[in-house]
Amino acid sequence: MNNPLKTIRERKPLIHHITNWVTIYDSANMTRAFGALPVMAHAPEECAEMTGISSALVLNIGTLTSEIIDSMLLSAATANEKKIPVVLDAVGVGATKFRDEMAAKILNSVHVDIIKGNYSEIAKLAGENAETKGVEATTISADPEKIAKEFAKSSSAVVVMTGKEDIISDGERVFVVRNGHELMGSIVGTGCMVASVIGAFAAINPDYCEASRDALCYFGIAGELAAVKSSGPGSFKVNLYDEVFNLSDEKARNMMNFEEKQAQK
Ligand SMILES: Nc1ncnc2c1ncn2[C@@H]1O[C@H](COP(=O)(O)OP(=O)(O)OP(=O)(O)O)[C@@H](O)[C@H]1O
Ligand SMILES: Cc1ncsc1CCO
Repeated sequence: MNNPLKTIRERKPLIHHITNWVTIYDSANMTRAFGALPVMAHAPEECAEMTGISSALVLNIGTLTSEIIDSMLLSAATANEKKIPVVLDAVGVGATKFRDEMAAKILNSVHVDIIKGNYSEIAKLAGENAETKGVEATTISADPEKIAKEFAKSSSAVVVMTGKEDIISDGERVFVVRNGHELMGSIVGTGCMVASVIGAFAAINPDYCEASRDALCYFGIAGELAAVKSSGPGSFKVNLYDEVFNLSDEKARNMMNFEEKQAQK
């Protein structure tokens, strides 16, 4: 898709989030800064109805409870029925048994279009031996590109692994995105924001692999531009919103830094 940001700003897709209480505000504002519209609705009494009027569903298991899982399943079932893209942010998978089991329950009960997490979250979800330190990634021993590609194939989803380099695969294509700045790892919530941004790009581009790649590039570019103006995490966070708000497709096109890896059968 040629001008994804312009398209988001024109269409203003509604992005329904069922997410965590730590970064809920960041996810809402980052969605808005990109030009999409956020809504957070968790109650089982209304969540499916809200999904039904949305253009993407973002599920984030950061502060999980059993009731929230029920709502996620209800909403995702509606999204599947109406062909609305579902993004799962596997926050903290690899830290506790409950998270591992609940993430597996979601993946076994409904179709998730885009599975997103940091390296250790995705490695654990893909069946590798990996641990997550709370919500923070730890080093994994397996090859992340191989994990992303194989897990994408076995789950019929686009898999997104975030970190210094982001890896995106649909089981055939593998993209490595090198946009971004280390300050993005110094504030809580950039990972959750990425899930919202992916939701916004997937809402307007049915090629979810390309949409995820573009989301990671654009968000990373805003991070690079914000870092130049910042003296630490506080100013960086403020500048990040401003750079997203002031971003254009033209500016982003000149700064996109990604590689498509050769498909290996
Ligand atoms: N060292 C780095 N260099 C460049 N970009 C980075 C770096 N660390 C993180 N990022 C970017 O920050 C965003 C969030 O990725 P990260 O892997 O830190 O998420 P996370 O661990 O899920 O975050 P959180 O749990 O705090 O929300 C991604 O867009 C990623 O590309
Ligand atoms: C710190 C934290 N704990 C649960 S969710 C969350 C937000 C970042 O993923």
